[in-house]
Amino acid sequence: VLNGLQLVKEALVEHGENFAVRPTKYFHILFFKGLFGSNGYQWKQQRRFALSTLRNFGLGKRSLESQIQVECRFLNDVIDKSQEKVQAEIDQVLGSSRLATMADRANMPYTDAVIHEIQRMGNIVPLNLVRLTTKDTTLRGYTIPKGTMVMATLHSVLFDETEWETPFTFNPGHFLDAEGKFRRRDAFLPFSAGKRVCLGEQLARMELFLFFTSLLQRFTFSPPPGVEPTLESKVGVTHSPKPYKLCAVPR
Ligand code: HEM
Repeated sequence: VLNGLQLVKEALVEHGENFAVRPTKYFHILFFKGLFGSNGYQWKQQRRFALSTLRNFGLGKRSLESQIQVECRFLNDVIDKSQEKVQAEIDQVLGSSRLATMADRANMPYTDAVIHEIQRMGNIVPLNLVRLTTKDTTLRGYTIPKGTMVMATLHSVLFDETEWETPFTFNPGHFLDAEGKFRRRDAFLPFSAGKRVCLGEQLARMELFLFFTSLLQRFTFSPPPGVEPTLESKVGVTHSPKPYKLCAVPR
């Protein structure tokens, strides 16, 4: 098990080639076949195919952005149509009706910071997906033999006490500089790193920004009266919230 930003980066990025395969048996038991669980030629072909398919659907182009905007509009219609600060920024940059585009993100540093902090604390894939060493590898003086299962845990990076000012407290300031401009953080690795980094990262980031802004543009969210919100969660391969009730009040 590898913990902390420095070690995780050293393994997955600097020695990327040596940690680039999955333990297929383990993955197939978990029903992760296909791209997630394959290696070598088959993985390369599938990854290339998946990427070109995503591009054909418009990834990296405006067309996908507008499809997601349509989804946002539907979602808002279905529901019938640190929040206040995000809404103030939304009102200032977008007004009450224009849907966000990815170009707006640069002018919405606070909103961007909140989304990043939600992802950091959300910690959706805490243990990362398992890798297998492709050859004998030396890491910090320890020899890791070829064929060893390696877990480069993302939980340890997203809550690394040497990287984050308040690792266990929700703090959008982690992603803002003294002037309130957005700042990137090396330890923001919810999508992992290296050769097998999440293939859907770009798509997921686009969806998070467009859905989040469009929802807060139209609604104010709060727990039902008398209910204390909880951060209780279920941990499996992914880390997800337990079912909860939320009121979406049109603005
Ligand atoms: C917030 C949303 C998401 C998070 C946090 C996330 C996170 C991750 C993580 C941690 C991995 C393991 C990478 C590694 O082994 O180092 C992964 C792999 C992967 N993800 Fe995602 N993911 C997200 C959304 C998506 C979406 C939307 C797609 C599809 C469009 C996707 C497709 C994949 C695929 C295909 C892999 C396997 C890549 C490979 O083995 O080469 N993910 N993801």
